Amino acid sequence: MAAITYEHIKTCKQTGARLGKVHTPHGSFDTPSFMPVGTLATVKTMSPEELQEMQANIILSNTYHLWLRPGEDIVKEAGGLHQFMNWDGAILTDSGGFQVFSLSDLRDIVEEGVHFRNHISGAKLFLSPEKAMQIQNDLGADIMMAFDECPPYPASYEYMKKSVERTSRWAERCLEAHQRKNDQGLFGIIQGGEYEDLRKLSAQDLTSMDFPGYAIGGLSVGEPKDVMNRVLEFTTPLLPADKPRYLMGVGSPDSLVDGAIRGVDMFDCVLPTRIARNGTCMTSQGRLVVRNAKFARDFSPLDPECDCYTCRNYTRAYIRHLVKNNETFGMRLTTYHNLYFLLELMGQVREAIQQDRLGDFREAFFEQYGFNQP
Ligand SMILES: Nc1ccc2nc(N)nc(O)c2c1
Ligand SMILES: [Zn+2]
Repeated sequence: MAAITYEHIKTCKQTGARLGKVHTPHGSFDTPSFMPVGTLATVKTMSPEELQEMQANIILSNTYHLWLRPGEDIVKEAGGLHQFMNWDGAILTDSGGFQVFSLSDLRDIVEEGVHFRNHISGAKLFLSPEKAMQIQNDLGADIMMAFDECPPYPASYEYMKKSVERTSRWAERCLEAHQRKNDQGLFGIIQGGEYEDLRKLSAQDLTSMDFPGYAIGGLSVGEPKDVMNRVLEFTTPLLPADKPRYLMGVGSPDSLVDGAIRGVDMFDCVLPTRIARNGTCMTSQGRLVVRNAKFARDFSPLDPECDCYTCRNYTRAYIRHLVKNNETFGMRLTTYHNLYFLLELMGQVREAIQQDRLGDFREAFFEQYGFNQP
C-alpha cells in the first residue's frame, strides 16, 4: 500500500499558514483540513453518503472504544474499518492513550504501558504501545497514531519531562510493533505541555524516528487559547515542512483559523457533532441555540449564509420543534449543518491562503462570528 505523503502547495505570504494535500491509500484530502470524529465507527447520525456529499474526505475513529466495543477482532473479520462501516474515504485512528487518561478513573502508568479500568464494565485493562499497534493494525486505518501519554493540564516540569521521555520510548516501540512497515501510515505525537524545551526534546526524539506525519498532542486539554497559540508558535517550526502536522482535539472555529495560521494542516474535534446533538449550531453570526423560545416562529434557516442541505430545506422553528422533542431527525439536521459549516470554513481558509490573505480573513471572520479580538 502507498505511504502517507504530504504535498506542499504554497505558504500564505501574510501568515505561516500552508496549503497542501495529504495522499493516503483511500484518497487525498486538501489541507488545512477538519476531520469529523466517528469514535465508534460512525460519525454520529451521519451516513457515509452524507459525509461524502459534504466532502469530508477523512474521518476519525478510536482504538480504545473499538477495542472495548465491538472488539477489533470483529472489525478485522469484517475486512477492516472501511468495510465494516462502508466508508471508502481515509480513516485515522487515535491510539487510545488519550481516552484512557480522559475516561478511566483508575489508571497506573508504568514503563510497560497503562493499567486502567474499562469505563463501561469497570474490568481491569492494560494498554501498551504494542497492544495499541495490534488493535490499530487490525482495524486497518490509513493513518494510525503512536501510543502516548497526554498529561493533564497543568503538569509540573518534572512530571512533564519524565512523561515526554517515556512517550518517546513508547513511540520507538510503536514503530517496532507496526506490522505494515512498508506503508508507514503511523504518526508520531509530540508532547511537552507548555514547556518550550520539552516540546523541542519531544520533537527531536520523534523526528529522528522519521514518521510520515506528526501530531501535536497535549493541547486542547483545558489550557487558555493564548497558551495553545504560544505552544503552536514554537512547536510547528520544529516539525519537518514536508510532512503533515496534526493538532489533536481542536476544535472551535477560532482555534481552527488560529491553528492554520500557525502552520497546522489537520484538525479533529468532537465539538461540532457533540453540541449539535443538544441543538447548538455554529453559524456565520456566531453560536445559535435552536432550542431557544425566540426561534419558535422563526421560519428562516439556521444560517442564512449557509447552502447546506439543512439550511436549504428546513427552518429554525422546525428544527427547534424536533430538538425539543428529542426527534432523531433534529440531531441529524444540526449535525449535518455543523459539520458542513466547519468543512466550509476550512475551504475558505484554504482559499485565503491561496490568495495570501489569511490574516485579513481572520480579522473579518472573528468580527462577524463575534470572537473577542485579542
Ligand atoms: N486534545 C487531545 C486529543 C486527543 C489526543 N490523542 C492523543 N493520542 N494524544 C493527545 O495528546 C491528545 C490530545
Ligand atoms: Zn447549514
